[in-house]
Amino acid sequence: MLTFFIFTTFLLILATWILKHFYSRKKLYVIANKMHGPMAYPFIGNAGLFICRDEEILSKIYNVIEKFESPMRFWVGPELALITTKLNHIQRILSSPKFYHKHDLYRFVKSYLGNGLVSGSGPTYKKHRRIIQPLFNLKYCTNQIEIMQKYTDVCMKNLESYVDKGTFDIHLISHKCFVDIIGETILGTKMNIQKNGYTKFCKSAIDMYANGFTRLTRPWLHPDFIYKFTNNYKREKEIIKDIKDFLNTVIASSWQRRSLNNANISDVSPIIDQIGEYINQNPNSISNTDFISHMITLFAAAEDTMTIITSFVCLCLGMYPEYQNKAVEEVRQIFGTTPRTVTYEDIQKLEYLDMCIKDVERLCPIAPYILRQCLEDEEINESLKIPKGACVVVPIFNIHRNPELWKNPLHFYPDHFLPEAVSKRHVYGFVPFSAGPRGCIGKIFANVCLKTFLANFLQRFEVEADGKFPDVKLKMDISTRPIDGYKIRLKKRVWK
Ligand code: HEM
Repeated sequence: MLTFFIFTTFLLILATWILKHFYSRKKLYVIANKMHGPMAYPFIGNAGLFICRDEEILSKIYNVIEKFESPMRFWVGPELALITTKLNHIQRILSSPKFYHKHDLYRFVKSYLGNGLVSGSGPTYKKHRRIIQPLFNLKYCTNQIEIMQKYTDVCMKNLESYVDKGTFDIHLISHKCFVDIIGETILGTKMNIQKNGYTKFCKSAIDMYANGFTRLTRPWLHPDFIYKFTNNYKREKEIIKDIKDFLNTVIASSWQRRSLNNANISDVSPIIDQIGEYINQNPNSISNTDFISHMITLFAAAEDTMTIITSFVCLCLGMYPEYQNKAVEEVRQIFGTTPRTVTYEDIQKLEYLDMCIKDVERLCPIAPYILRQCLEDEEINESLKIPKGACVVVPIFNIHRNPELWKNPLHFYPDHFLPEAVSKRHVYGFVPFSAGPRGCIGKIFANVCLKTFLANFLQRFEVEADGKFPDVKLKMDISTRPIDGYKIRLKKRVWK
């Protein structure tokens, strides 16, 4: 009798909990039911789509979004994701402070990047963004050209050994160059990776992406009580330790440098010194833990993105010699035929190269899908009502391939960025740096650095690559990458 009573009570409590749970989510179900989307199964929703190899995830997501009318819904287990490719929706979402909260899935990178700007949210994030964003101003970025040129020179020397030596992956060489540049300009440290090879810190910073992404894409690794027994967790602990050890040393050197310099820090000093000095003058503004998180975030956000885009530009110029010739002609007009260092005046004149970089940023957006958490009900318009608790997906990858916006959507085609084409296009049709209050803070820095590297590259080398862009198979981890690397061949540039 007692057993029956306990059992019935248990069932009643369970039923009440389930009913309450569903009732509190009623709005989600009502809205989702009115939207287009693939058939959802009990418990898993549409998560079955992700049962595939990691390399296939990007194309699966792209295809499912192309298949349904926008805005559409997608269930990942109990999580509702609303996806829209409509540019007026994208503009409202990206520019609204209501959508500045990163989705809970970012917690898997948060374990490495802490409250850094990429993974942080909430009032502390807002306060820190207001401090850090202005540091990456035009004056600071242009003042770093000398350092960028110094490490680019080393890289160009290294690349000379690949001339007429057949196919190689340029990412392996360019990555070290960007690590050196970011090491000195942001971390205030001469890492000299190009000369001495990767350090433990660099290897861990590289592994951080793969390890974080592995957990993100394997739902059974999400619960902490399972994850803690895996090798991924063990590696995560090692990575975090290596990063912290190195950054603590680097922060200590920054303190020392500033005390020796009598805090003679200016707005062109390494970012670490500028933030350190800010903390010195405003105690309690940024904790030491958050300082470390900001430094690893800036390092990781800068070196990986710039290496990927540069390597893709080299690959595309190799695949499309007609556009390489145009870019080279511009370089010849600005620099002449004897290689020389780059200045900010040169960078401003490199208009065609700018179009080439932009079309690569279109084809290979670093963040193919951006996820935001909606913290309160929001009506974008009649066709898109976003309930509190839903996840909003901005599908940059699909927008950047929409044939209504792009004449040659699947090919590298720099003319997409001719002024008359740009003036006819919706501004939110091209958002490689995202936009609004959570947009990239390193846009100017990236632009200056990429052009410095590529202008040097084109002054010295002719690049070749097989195939055309639709042949490049792309995958997504934390960023967008080619499955088979960036395979190119180099010849010495001979000016006619
Ligand atoms: C071509 C190079 C780059 C591209 C395409 C790029 C792209 C992006 C994108 C799409 C986001 C938004 C990510 C999201 O909302 O999930 C972002 C955020 C960010 N980027 Fe970049 N980025 C580049 C270079 C850089 C550089 C050089 C730095 C640092 C110097 C940097 C620092 C950041 C930071 C700190 C954020 C987080 C901003 C926030 O949420 O407040 N990025 N970037």
